[in-house]
Amino acid sequence: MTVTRALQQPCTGGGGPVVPTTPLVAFLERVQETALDTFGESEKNFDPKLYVDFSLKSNLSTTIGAFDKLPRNENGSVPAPDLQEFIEKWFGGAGDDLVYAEPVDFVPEPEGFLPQVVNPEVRAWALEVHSLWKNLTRKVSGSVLDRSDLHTLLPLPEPVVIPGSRFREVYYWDSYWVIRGLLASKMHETAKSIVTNLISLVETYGYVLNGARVYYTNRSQPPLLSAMVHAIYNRTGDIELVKKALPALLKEYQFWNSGIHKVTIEDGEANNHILSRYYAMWNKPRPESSTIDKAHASKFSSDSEKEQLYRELASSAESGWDFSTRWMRNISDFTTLSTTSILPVDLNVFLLGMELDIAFLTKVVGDNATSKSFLVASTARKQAINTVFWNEEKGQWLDYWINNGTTCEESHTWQAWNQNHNVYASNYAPLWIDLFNSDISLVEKVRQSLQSSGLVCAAGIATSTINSGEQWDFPNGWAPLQHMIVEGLVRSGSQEARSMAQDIAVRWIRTNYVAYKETGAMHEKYNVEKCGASGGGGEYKSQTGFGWSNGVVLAFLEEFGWPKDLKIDCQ
Ligand SMILES: OC[C@H]1O[C@H](O[C@H]2O[C@H](CO)[C@@H](O)[C@H](O)[C@H]2O)[C@H](O)[C@@H](O)[C@@H]1O
Repeated sequence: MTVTRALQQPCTGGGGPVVPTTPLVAFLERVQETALDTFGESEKNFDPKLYVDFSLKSNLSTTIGAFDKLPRNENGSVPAPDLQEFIEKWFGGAGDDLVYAEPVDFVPEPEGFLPQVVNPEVRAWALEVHSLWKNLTRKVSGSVLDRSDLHTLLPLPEPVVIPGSRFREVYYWDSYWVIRGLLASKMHETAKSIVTNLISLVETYGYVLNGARVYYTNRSQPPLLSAMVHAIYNRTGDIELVKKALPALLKEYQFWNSGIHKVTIEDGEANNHILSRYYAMWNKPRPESSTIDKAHASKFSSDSEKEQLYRELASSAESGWDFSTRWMRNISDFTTLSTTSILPVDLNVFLLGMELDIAFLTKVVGDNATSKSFLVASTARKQAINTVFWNEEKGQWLDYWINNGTTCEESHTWQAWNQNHNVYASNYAPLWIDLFNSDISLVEKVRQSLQSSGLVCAAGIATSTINSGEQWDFPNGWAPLQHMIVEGLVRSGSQEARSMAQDIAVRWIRTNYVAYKETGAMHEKYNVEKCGASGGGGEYKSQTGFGWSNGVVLAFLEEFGWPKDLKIDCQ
């Protein structure tokens, strides 16, 4: 057993910085609460995010004045017809301020599109998925640029690709897999415009926001901007894009490796290891889910307990895994979310990737000194990942608890049980990075561990082995998790690993295809227990569209193709 000590404060999620909200968001949260009181919540038909996505038709004080004059019932609700009329009169529809934009580089069948997909049924479907980019490409309307004070949507310079349905704005980590799909679709200009927008967010805020809304300014999401730039450069050789991106990448690197995100762990040999964690700059209900968060916090009586839960909720959203038992001290009690007390394997894998990408990209522009320093940083992080996360017995990398929840000391002694032994797809994320997947004996050990983990199911890789009812748990499978693991296995160059990767990709493509044929849509997540079934659970209805699912299907078809005689239906 290695002994390590965590040296970072604050040790719980209650403390820390807060990015102030805006009066517009605060007002729309009031409308959201009144709408819940008025319309009620039937079978998740009430979506709190709808209300914070409205735009104003008149200035804020006039709108608030009209809202305050609405007749009220004793419980604070408004007669339903009055509220409905108020909404129609005073608000622009959610999503109206992000208008359809024909992508400049879309053609119905691009030259060289998925040459290895020869089965006619699969090829026809791949072209349909490709055509979905037209439905998902948007640009910010002129009214957002002219009167940003009336909108929660943030102005962005270029067109974006949105995930779809209730997700009417660009999202950070989704964009990586959207871009991988756009590259398969030969839509290089659209891919670059997404990156340009994300760079503009770093220039304004110092980090890429969770999504391009005012209410997402208090947190980021899994950091994959450098991976996007690297992927586009590999295909296009566009050195100007690299030059434009590098200052933003260096700034973003600082964000994740300083202040509240940075944690130093000292091991038994007195070596320091620097790793990062998710830590949102927010301690109130998430505006897009305010009514839900308040209901969860109502079990606590003190403000500080509520604030701590709110920070953990927002930090879980920063992780992209909102929500999962991964972040709960007690997997049967949602209110024990403690994301800020965990060093996550995948976040540190993304940061290792960022270090390697920056080392590569700075070399491309001739900055050898910076390139060398990032290679040094990557060696240190690889060492930290091995020391803190690797579990030899399980053949997996395990998330690490930096605070056991019983004390709030400046430092504490590491115990073996501070590694989280539950099985999550993220335990295999290091495979995605060449520093790990180039070690063939390691890959074989990890491959066998994955095979017997319980995660590999009929229709893909499950998020975890725990069926909690949360969306980032069993039996849901998510496109980004399939892709990272499959691509990592492929990159290893091992024949066994490639064949396992292909088997997972085929199952995933089939489930996406069959669900598409049955429902006419691509889904945000799938139920990996049953081929053709979409996913569920969590705080909102499962969504369709869907950016990263489309991207991963196209990327898989590009890698593996689809032979003429291979059946596409569920087997
Ligand atoms: O509205 C609730 C939450 O919704 C988002 O999270 C989910 O959708 C995102 C877009 O596809 C995806 O990036 C994330 O992994 C999903 O869990 C949003 O990102 C959250 O911040 C938000 O609270």
